[in-house]
Amino acid sequence: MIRSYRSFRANLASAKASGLPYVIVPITNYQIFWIFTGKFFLAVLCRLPETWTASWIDFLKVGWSSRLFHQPFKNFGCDAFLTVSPFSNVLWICDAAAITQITSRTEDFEKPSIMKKILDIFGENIFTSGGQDWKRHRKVMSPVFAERHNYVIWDESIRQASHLRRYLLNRQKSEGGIIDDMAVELHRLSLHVICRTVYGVPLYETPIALALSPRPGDKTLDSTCGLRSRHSRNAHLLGFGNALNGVLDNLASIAVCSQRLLAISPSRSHRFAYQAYTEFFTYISTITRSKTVAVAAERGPQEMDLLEALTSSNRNLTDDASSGPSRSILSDTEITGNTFLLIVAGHETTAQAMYQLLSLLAIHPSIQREIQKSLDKHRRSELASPSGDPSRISNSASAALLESLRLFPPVANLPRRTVRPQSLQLGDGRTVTVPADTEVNITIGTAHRNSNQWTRYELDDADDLHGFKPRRWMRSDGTKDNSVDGGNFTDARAGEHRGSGYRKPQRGAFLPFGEGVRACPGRRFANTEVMAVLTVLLSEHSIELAVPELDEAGLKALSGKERKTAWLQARDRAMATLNATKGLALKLGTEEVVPVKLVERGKETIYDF
Ligand code: HEM
Repeated sequence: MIRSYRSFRANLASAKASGLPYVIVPITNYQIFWIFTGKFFLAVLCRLPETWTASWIDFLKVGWSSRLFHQPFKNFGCDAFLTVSPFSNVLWICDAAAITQITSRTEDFEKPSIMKKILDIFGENIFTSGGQDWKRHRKVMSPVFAERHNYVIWDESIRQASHLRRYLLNRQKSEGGIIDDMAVELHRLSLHVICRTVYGVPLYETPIALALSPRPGDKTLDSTCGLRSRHSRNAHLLGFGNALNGVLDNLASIAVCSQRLLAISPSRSHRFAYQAYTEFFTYISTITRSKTVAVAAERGPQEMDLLEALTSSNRNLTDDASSGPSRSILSDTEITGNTFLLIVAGHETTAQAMYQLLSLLAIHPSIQREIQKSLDKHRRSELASPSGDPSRISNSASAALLESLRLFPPVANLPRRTVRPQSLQLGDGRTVTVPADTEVNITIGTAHRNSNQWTRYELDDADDLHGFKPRRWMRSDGTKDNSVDGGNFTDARAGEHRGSGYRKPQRGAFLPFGEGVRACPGRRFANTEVMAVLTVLLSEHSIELAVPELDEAGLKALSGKERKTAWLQARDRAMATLNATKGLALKLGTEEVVPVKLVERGKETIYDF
């Protein structure tokens, strides 16, 4: 108690000295204790009189920045503020100038250790390492994200999207026409694509078969996986897909509890987590070993999976830092760690981006039609074999994806932490000092809707930063704009937007893929997958918002005015659903999702009112 009080006094003193506005809260969201029990305590705190809690309770809620956007910052009169508690101070920031400093000063603003714990379970990797180690990982990983591997991603995405389309159309026929779990289906698709492209292992031929949340004790083997017999001599109780899903669903407990504890825990789900972890580890270590042989056979880059590309790059590059005989830069465990990281970093983010974009297109049929026309134009040429830059496929589709990522960034916050006090210059010219041991949270969604930084991109008086306006990324006459300032699209690693002529916000104002040297290297991967899925789903069909009143029977009974009202109400509901979405829960199917249906092109029932 006394220690907590002393620590609170010290945190408060450093907050006062920082020059930043601050608010006192009872706990920080980063406490392990809070991560596991926060829901319960929050419910208790919410019962306290509002006058006691109004100034701080929101900041304890997961994802507050994606709900309240810029409002709290406006209230503080500053695009950065601190929450002060006995445990630590947290900096919340959406100031573009300061964000750029934070993302470029990687040693001053480190990644927090909790992320390392969760994402290191199969070995250290590019995401969790820092300093010289990160440079080693980066050196080997960079070729994996090269353009030449686009074909594998494209082919698998087209294949999976074609399965998904067939499956959805069949389901619509038998289940009365509404798809109310598009997010779950896209998560499955994305997991299939990433598994096939990273490990060369097809999970299942169709998404129908994959149970995303296997029950503890589930002994069903993936009959179509084929991995067991080909790659592993060990007996497995779980198939590759179920082991992977078991790990993904139990990441937090695997990271936090020791494996011995999980193995003997009385909880069935803990024992299942242990089983999934050990089996998946055996699978990927075996595959990794087998790839060294495959690489020796010198497959062309267009057929290589990413693990083959990784082992090949690890063999061909040598460790400059080593004074002895040349040796591989990454150990087998690090290779395994990196492949698992690709799965974690790449599938949910991309699935969420797809779900949000498709939902927005259902809500905005005229924009969808524009995209369909532009996809039609390119279909025969670039679409057959992508040139490596999928954003060239369709300007309007790329602009829609950018706008969708602006409104709903799949990664809501970038977490960092300070070890020593750090000075930052805010956009308004003020210099502030972030105290030592501060948890830093870059609120991406807020930066994307911060009117201080985006006003010059508004298209007209009616436009606002909460609306879906892909055209804000193009010049108002619809042509490309190459005279824009250097924004983060020109990031040397992201590359694909260099010179492509989309409007570029100032640095730090648009960062769905992060910014600076630690920005996402999988951006091209995600773009390719999204474009492939759009191409397949929207080529012969349109995606429509499902409005029961406007189905075939309902249409006849309604007057024009009533139709319009029903559609506008459904559109508002759908937008509210998207705004309320809490990322990860989508995969579990526990969140409300936007209901849609696939309708043959030319037979759409929704009109633009
Ligand atoms: C729409 C999809 C995606 C989004 C929104 C996204 C977002 C991000 C963000 C914001 C970061 C930076 C995190 C930080 O600075 O703390 C990041 C890093 C990373 N992403 Fe992605 N990502 C996506 C897809 C992918 C894919 C498909 C892959 C791989 C196949 C991938 C691999 C990585 C890796 C390896 C890093 C770590 C880079 C480093 O620390 O040097 N991402 N991603």
